[in-house]
Amino acid sequence: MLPLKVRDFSVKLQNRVIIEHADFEVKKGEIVHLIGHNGAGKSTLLRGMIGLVPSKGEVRVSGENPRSIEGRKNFVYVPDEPALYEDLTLQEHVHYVAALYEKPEQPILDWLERFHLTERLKDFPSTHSRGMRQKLSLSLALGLNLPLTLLDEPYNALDQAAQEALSHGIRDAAQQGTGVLLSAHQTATTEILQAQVARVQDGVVSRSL
Ligand SMILES: Nc1ncnc2c1ncn2[C@@H]1O[C@H](COP(=O)(O)OP(=O)(O)OP(=O)(O)O)[C@@H](O)[C@H]1O
Repeated sequence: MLPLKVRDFSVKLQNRVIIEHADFEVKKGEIVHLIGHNGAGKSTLLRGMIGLVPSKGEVRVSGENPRSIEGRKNFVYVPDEPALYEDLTLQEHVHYVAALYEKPEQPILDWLERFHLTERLKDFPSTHSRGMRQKLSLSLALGLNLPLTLLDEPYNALDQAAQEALSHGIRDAAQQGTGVLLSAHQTATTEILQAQVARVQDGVVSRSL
């Protein structure tokens, strides 16, 4: 079953076509790098696919509609601005997210270890820097090892060491079978991740084979 299948998918915002008739896939264990200039529609494509903005067409995540209860269990989406629970500590985030997806906590804790956040588990995220919040947000998502991981500009706000840790971790996650679709402006990302490319331009999504 494909982690992601998109067919004849379009998004219009305020009467303007942002994505038109997109057809593409992400296979098991594949990393796909979404590229395109500012305003090309990368975030809108990701948001539309999971129902955060209205769209037309077919999206299947491991064969399920991502908006259905079953479908929601198959993917995780990390927005470009971390969305965290300000009244939960880091440890409580780990408990909550693992319980919600019925997954073990240890892989999430392993990600926090990669990012050197293990000694800050009792902190509330509001006391953390932008980069630290990004690291928590990414750990909670990538530690779930779901069939599909969607990452919108995951490298933003990360220092060099954290960017390298993230790249290694994404490659490990893909080797274990997760399909990853991520947007990033750095062209080096494609090579570092040994990723396929999907370009968003003038509403068209074109994927390398
Ligand atoms: N809520 C909205 N209402 C109307 N238009 C929107 C909305 N959100 C985004 N857009 C428009 O959709 C287009 C695509 O924006 P989007 O944020 O998807 O681009 P992007 O490729 O992710 O850009 P960036 O690289 O700057 O993050 C832009 O022209 C933007 O103005």
